[in-house]
Amino acid sequence: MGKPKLAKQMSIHSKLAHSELNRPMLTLNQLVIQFEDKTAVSIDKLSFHHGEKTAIIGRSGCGKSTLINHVFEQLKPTAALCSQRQGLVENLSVFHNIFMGALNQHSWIYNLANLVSPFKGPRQAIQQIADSLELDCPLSQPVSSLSGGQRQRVALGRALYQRQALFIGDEAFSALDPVMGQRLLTQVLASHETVIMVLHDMDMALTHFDRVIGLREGKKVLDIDAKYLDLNTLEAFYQNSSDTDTAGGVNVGDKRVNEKSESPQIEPLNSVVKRY
Ligand SMILES: Nc1ncnc2c1ncn2[C@@H]1O[C@H](COP(=O)(O)OP(=O)(O)OP(=O)(O)O)[C@@H](O)[C@H]1O
Repeated sequence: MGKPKLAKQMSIHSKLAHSELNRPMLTLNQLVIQFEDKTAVSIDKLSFHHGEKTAIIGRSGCGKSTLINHVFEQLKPTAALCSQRQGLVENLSVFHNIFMGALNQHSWIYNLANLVSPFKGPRQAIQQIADSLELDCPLSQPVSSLSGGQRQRVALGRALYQRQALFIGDEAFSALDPVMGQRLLTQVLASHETVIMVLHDMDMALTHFDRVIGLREGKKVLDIDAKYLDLNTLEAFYQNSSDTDTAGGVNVGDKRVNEKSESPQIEPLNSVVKRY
Protein backbone atom coordinates (compact mmCIF):
# COMPACT_ATOMS: atom_id res chain seq x y z
CA MET A 1 0.00 0.00 0.00
CA GLY A 2 1.34 3.47 -0.90
CA LYS A 3 2.24 6.06 1.68
CA PRO A 4 -0.47 8.54 2.65
CA LYS A 5 -0.42 11.81 0.77
CA LEU A 6 1.04 14.73 2.68
CA ALA A 7 -2.16 16.75 2.40
CA LYS A 8 -3.98 14.05 4.37
CA GLN A 9 -1.19 13.55 6.82
CA MET A 10 -0.96 17.26 7.57
CA SER A 11 -4.63 18.20 7.57
CA ILE A 12 -4.70 17.63 11.33
CA HIS A 13 -2.37 20.60 11.75
CA SER A 14 -4.41 22.92 9.63
CA LYS A 15 -7.91 22.52 11.04
CA LEU A 16 -9.33 25.83 12.12
CA ALA A 17 -12.55 26.09 14.09
CA HIS A 18 -15.29 27.52 11.89
CA SER A 19 -15.40 30.65 14.05
CA GLU A 20 -11.71 31.29 13.32
CA LEU A 21 -12.16 31.46 9.56
CA ASN A 22 -11.89 34.97 8.12
CA ARG A 23 -10.77 36.36 11.46
CA PRO A 24 -8.10 39.01 10.90
CA MET A 25 -4.61 37.56 11.17
CA LEU A 26 -2.56 40.67 10.48
CA THR A 27 -3.29 44.25 9.53
CA LEU A 28 -0.52 46.42 8.18
CA ASN A 29 -1.14 50.11 8.48
CA GLN A 30 0.95 52.71 6.69
CA LEU A 31 3.79 50.35 6.01
CA VAL A 32 6.88 51.86 4.39
CA ILE A 33 10.01 49.81 3.73
CA GLN A 34 13.06 51.54 2.28
CA PHE A 35 16.48 50.42 1.13
CA GLU A 36 18.73 53.47 1.47
CA ASP A 37 16.86 56.11 -0.52
CA LYS A 38 14.67 53.68 -2.44
CA THR A 39 11.16 52.93 -1.23
CA ALA A 40 10.46 49.26 -1.92
CA VAL A 41 7.02 49.10 -0.27
CA SER A 42 4.55 51.82 0.63
CA ILE A 43 1.11 50.54 1.59
CA ASP A 44 -1.61 52.43 3.46
CA LYS A 45 -3.52 49.43 4.70
CA LEU A 46 -3.50 45.73 4.06
CA SER A 47 -5.06 42.89 6.03
CA PHE A 48 -4.69 39.13 5.91
CA HIS A 49 -7.28 36.74 7.31
CA HIS A 50 -7.27 33.24 8.74
CA GLY A 51 -8.44 30.64 6.25
CA GLU A 52 -7.76 32.81 3.21
CA LYS A 53 -5.64 31.78 0.22
CA THR A 54 -4.01 34.96 -1.07
CA ALA A 55 -1.86 35.39 -4.17
CA ILE A 56 0.45 38.39 -4.46
CA ILE A 57 1.34 39.40 -8.00
CA GLY A 58 3.21 42.16 -9.80
CA ARG A 59 6.11 42.84 -12.09
CA SER A 60 9.65 42.04 -11.12
CA GLY A 61 11.03 44.47 -8.56
CA CYS A 62 7.64 45.85 -7.47
CA GLY A 63 8.17 44.86 -3.83
CA LYS A 64 6.54 41.43 -3.47
CA SER A 65 9.44 39.71 -1.68
CA THR A 66 10.01 42.71 0.56
CA LEU A 67 6.35 42.70 1.56
CA ILE A 68 6.12 38.97 2.11
CA ASN A 69 9.30 38.89 4.19
CA HIS A 70 7.85 41.61 6.39
CA VAL A 71 4.61 39.65 6.74
CA PHE A 72 6.61 36.59 7.76
CA GLU A 73 8.50 38.59 10.38
CA GLN A 74 5.17 39.61 11.93
CA LEU A 75 3.68 36.11 11.92
CA LYS A 76 6.82 34.06 12.48
CA PRO A 77 5.74 31.89 15.41
CA THR A 78 2.90 30.35 13.41
CA ALA A 79 4.18 30.60 9.85
CA ALA A 80 6.41 28.56 7.57
CA LEU A 81 8.28 30.49 4.88
CA CYS A 82 9.45 29.06 1.60
CA SER A 83 11.52 31.95 0.31
CA GLN A 84 12.84 32.64 -3.16
CA ARG A 85 16.42 32.45 -1.91
CA GLN A 86 15.78 29.03 -0.32
CA GLY A 87 18.64 29.29 2.17
CA LEU A 88 19.67 25.65 1.83
CA VAL A 89 22.96 24.44 3.29
CA GLU A 90 24.88 23.14 0.30
CA ASN A 91 26.99 20.38 1.79
CA LEU A 92 24.29 19.02 4.08
CA SER A 93 21.93 16.27 2.99
CA VAL A 94 18.31 16.48 1.89
CA PHE A 95 17.32 15.03 5.29
CA HIS A 96 19.27 17.61 7.26
CA ASN A 97 18.01 20.53 5.20
CA ILE A 98 14.40 19.49 5.69
CA PHE A 99 14.92 18.64 9.37
CA MET A 100 16.34 22.10 10.00
CA GLY A 101 12.96 23.63 9.25
CA ALA A 102 11.72 22.52 12.66
CA LEU A 103 14.82 23.03 14.82
CA ASN A 104 13.03 25.54 17.01
CA GLN A 105 10.31 23.00 17.84
CA HIS A 106 12.68 20.67 19.72
CA SER A 107 15.38 20.75 22.36
CA TRP A 108 18.97 21.25 21.27
CA ILE A 109 19.86 17.73 22.47
CA TYR A 110 17.16 16.18 20.28
CA ASN A 111 18.29 18.30 17.33
CA LEU A 112 21.93 17.46 17.80
CA ALA A 113 21.24 13.74 18.12
CA ASN A 114 19.18 13.80 14.90
CA LEU A 115 21.75 15.77 13.01
CA VAL A 116 24.43 13.23 13.97
CA SER A 117 22.33 10.10 13.50
CA PRO A 118 18.67 10.59 12.49
CA PHE A 119 15.99 8.88 14.63
CA LYS A 120 13.47 6.62 12.97
CA GLY A 121 10.50 9.00 13.55
CA PRO A 122 11.91 12.07 11.80
CA ARG A 123 13.46 9.87 9.11
CA GLN A 124 10.08 8.38 8.27
CA ALA A 125 8.29 11.72 8.44
CA ILE A 126 10.85 13.36 6.15
CA GLN A 127 10.80 10.42 3.74
CA GLN A 128 7.03 10.79 3.58
CA ILE A 129 7.36 14.48 2.77
CA ALA A 130 10.04 13.74 0.15
CA ASP A 131 7.77 11.13 -1.46
CA SER A 132 4.83 13.49 -1.53
CA LEU A 133 7.05 16.10 -3.22
CA GLU A 134 8.14 13.49 -5.78
CA LEU A 135 11.75 13.83 -4.62
CA ASP A 136 13.21 10.51 -5.68
CA CYS A 137 16.82 11.11 -4.62
CA PRO A 138 18.15 9.50 -1.42
CA LEU A 139 17.65 11.56 1.74
CA SER A 140 21.40 11.28 2.31
CA GLN A 141 22.26 13.11 -0.93
CA PRO A 142 23.92 16.50 -0.46
CA VAL A 143 21.86 19.41 -1.67
CA SER A 144 24.81 20.72 -3.72
CA SER A 145 24.32 17.86 -6.20
CA LEU A 146 20.59 18.45 -6.80
CA SER A 147 18.91 20.07 -9.79
CA GLY A 148 17.14 23.43 -9.46
CA GLY A 149 13.73 21.76 -9.29
CA GLN A 150 14.92 19.26 -6.67
CA ARG A 151 16.39 22.05 -4.56
CA GLN A 152 13.14 23.93 -4.72
CA ARG A 153 11.31 20.85 -3.47
CA VAL A 154 13.78 20.46 -0.58
CA ALA A 155 13.01 24.07 0.36
CA LEU A 156 9.30 23.26 0.12
CA GLY A 157 9.86 20.16 2.24
CA ARG A 158 11.61 22.22 4.90
CA ALA A 159 8.59 24.52 5.10
CA LEU A 160 6.11 21.61 5.13
CA TYR A 161 8.02 19.81 7.90
CA GLN A 162 7.23 22.73 10.21
CA ARG A 163 3.54 21.82 10.06
CA GLN A 164 2.34 25.36 10.55
CA ALA A 165 -1.20 26.52 9.85
CA LEU A 166 0.12 29.39 7.70
CA PHE A 167 2.30 28.85 4.62
CA ILE A 168 4.08 31.84 3.11
CA GLY A 169 5.67 31.17 -0.27
CA ASP A 170 7.73 33.31 -2.60
CA GLU A 171 7.66 31.83 -6.10
CA ALA A 172 7.90 28.45 -4.44
CA PHE A 173 7.13 26.52 -7.65
CA SER A 174 9.01 28.60 -10.24
CA ALA A 175 11.70 25.97 -10.93
CA LEU A 176 9.22 23.12 -11.42
CA ASP A 177 7.55 21.99 -14.61
CA PRO A 178 3.99 23.33 -14.84
CA VAL A 179 2.29 19.99 -14.18
CA MET A 180 4.33 19.25 -11.08
CA GLY A 181 3.98 22.87 -9.97
CA GLN A 182 0.19 22.60 -10.09
CA ARG A 183 0.24 19.29 -8.24
CA LEU A 184 2.46 20.56 -5.44
CA LEU A 185 0.58 23.84 -5.17
CA THR A 186 -2.63 21.86 -4.69
CA GLN A 187 -0.89 19.88 -1.96
CA VAL A 188 0.38 22.99 -0.16
CA LEU A 189 -3.06 24.60 -0.33
CA ALA A 190 -4.74 21.47 1.00
CA SER A 191 -2.37 21.10 3.92
CA HIS A 192 -2.45 24.69 5.21
CA GLU A 193 -5.51 26.55 6.33
CA THR A 194 -4.04 29.91 5.33
CA VAL A 195 -1.68 30.55 2.43
CA ILE A 196 -0.03 33.78 1.24
CA MET A 197 1.97 33.28 -1.90
CA VAL A 198 3.93 35.39 -4.36
CA LEU A 199 3.28 34.10 -7.87
CA HIS A 200 4.14 34.97 -11.44
CA ASP A 201 1.83 32.29 -12.80
CA MET A 202 -1.44 34.08 -13.55
CA ASP A 203 -3.37 30.92 -14.14
CA MET A 204 -2.39 29.54 -10.72
CA ALA A 205 -3.42 32.80 -9.08
CA LEU A 206 -6.85 32.71 -10.70
CA THR A 207 -7.66 29.06 -10.29
CA HIS A 208 -6.30 28.26 -6.83
CA PHE A 209 -6.61 31.41 -4.73
CA ASP A 210 -9.47 33.27 -3.03
CA ARG A 211 -7.93 36.67 -3.28
CA VAL A 212 -5.39 38.43 -5.47
CA ILE A 213 -3.28 41.37 -4.33
CA GLY A 214 -1.38 43.28 -7.03
CA LEU A 215 1.58 45.55 -6.37
CA ARG A 216 3.05 48.21 -8.58
CA GLU A 217 6.14 50.15 -7.58
CA GLY A 218 5.64 49.13 -3.97
CA LYS A 219 2.01 50.20 -3.81
CA LYS A 220 -1.09 48.05 -3.54
CA VAL A 221 -3.08 48.68 -6.72
CA LEU A 222 -5.26 45.58 -6.72
CA ASP A 223 -6.92 43.69 -3.90
CA ILE A 224 -9.97 41.72 -4.94
CA ASP A 225 -11.67 38.34 -4.84
CA ALA A 226 -10.17 36.12 -7.52
CA LYS A 227 -13.67 35.42 -8.87
CA TYR A 228 -13.80 38.97 -10.28
CA LEU A 229 -10.62 38.50 -12.29
CA ASP A 230 -9.77 36.90 -15.58
CA LEU A 231 -6.53 36.27 -17.45
CA ASN A 232 -6.95 39.29 -19.75
CA THR A 233 -7.27 41.62 -16.80
CA LEU A 234 -4.22 40.17 -15.13
CA GLU A 235 -2.19 40.38 -18.32
CA ALA A 236 -3.20 44.03 -18.65
CA PHE A 237 -2.19 44.56 -15.06
CA TYR A 238 1.33 43.36 -15.91
CA GLN A 239 1.67 45.97 -18.61
CA ASN A 240 1.93 49.68 -17.95
CA SER A 241 -1.58 50.16 -19.25
CA SER A 242 -4.15 52.72 -18.24
CA ASP A 243 -6.23 49.93 -16.74
CA THR A 244 -4.73 50.79 -13.39
CA ASP A 245 -5.54 54.28 -12.25
CA THR A 246 -3.51 56.45 -9.94
CA ALA A 247 -6.00 56.01 -7.14
CA GLY A 248 -5.08 52.36 -7.04
CA GLY A 249 -8.10 50.71 -8.63
CA VAL A 250 -8.23 48.39 -11.61
CA ASN A 251 -10.69 48.47 -14.47
CA VAL A 252 -12.11 45.24 -15.81
CA GLY A 253 -13.66 45.87 -19.22
CA ASP A 254 -15.76 48.97 -18.72
CA LYS A 255 -16.34 48.32 -15.02
CA ARG A 256 -14.08 49.36 -12.20
CA VAL A 257 -13.33 46.48 -9.87
CA ASN A 258 -13.72 47.49 -6.26
CA GLU A 259 -10.88 46.96 -3.92
CA LYS A 260 -11.59 44.33 -1.32
CA SER A 261 -13.25 46.13 1.55
CA GLU A 262 -11.41 45.99 4.83
CA SER A 263 -13.24 44.75 7.87
CA PRO A 264 -13.99 47.77 10.11
CA GLN A 265 -13.36 45.89 13.35
CA ILE A 266 -9.73 45.17 12.47
CA GLU A 267 -7.30 46.83 14.82
CA PRO A 268 -4.37 48.14 12.77
CA LEU A 269 -0.80 47.77 13.95
CA ASN A 270 1.04 51.03 14.44
CA SER A 271 2.59 52.59 11.37
CA VAL A 272 5.83 50.94 10.42
CA VAL A 273 8.73 52.59 8.62
CA LYS A 274 11.65 50.24 8.05
CA ARG A 275 14.90 51.59 6.66
CA TYR A 276 17.81 49.43 5.56
N1 LIG B 1 18.55 44.08 0.22
C1 LIG B 1 18.23 45.05 -0.65
N2 LIG B 1 19.02 46.13 -0.79
C2 LIG B 1 18.70 47.12 -1.64
N3 LIG B 1 17.58 47.11 -2.41
C3 LIG B 1 16.77 46.06 -2.32
C4 LIG B 1 17.03 44.96 -1.43
N4 LIG B 1 16.02 44.07 -1.54
C5 LIG B 1 15.17 44.56 -2.47
N5 LIG B 1 15.61 45.75 -2.92
C6 LIG B 1 14.95 46.59 -3.92
O1 LIG B 1 13.60 46.76 -3.53
C7 LIG B 1 12.75 46.67 -4.66
C8 LIG B 1 11.75 45.55 -4.45
O2 LIG B 1 12.44 44.31 -4.47
P1 LIG B 1 11.68 42.94 -4.23
O3 LIG B 1 12.71 41.87 -4.19
O4 LIG B 1 10.79 43.06 -3.08
O5 LIG B 1 10.81 42.84 -5.58
P2 LIG B 1 9.98 41.62 -6.16
O6 LIG B 1 8.67 42.17 -6.61
O7 LIG B 1 9.92 40.49 -5.19
O8 LIG B 1 10.85 41.23 -7.43
P3 LIG B 1 10.99 39.80 -8.21
O9 LIG B 1 9.66 39.46 -8.80
O10 LIG B 1 12.03 40.11 -9.24
O11 LIG B 1 11.47 38.79 -7.19
C9 LIG B 1 13.65 46.47 -5.87
O12 LIG B 1 13.88 47.70 -6.49
C10 LIG B 1 14.92 45.92 -5.28
O13 LIG B 1 16.03 46.30 -6.05
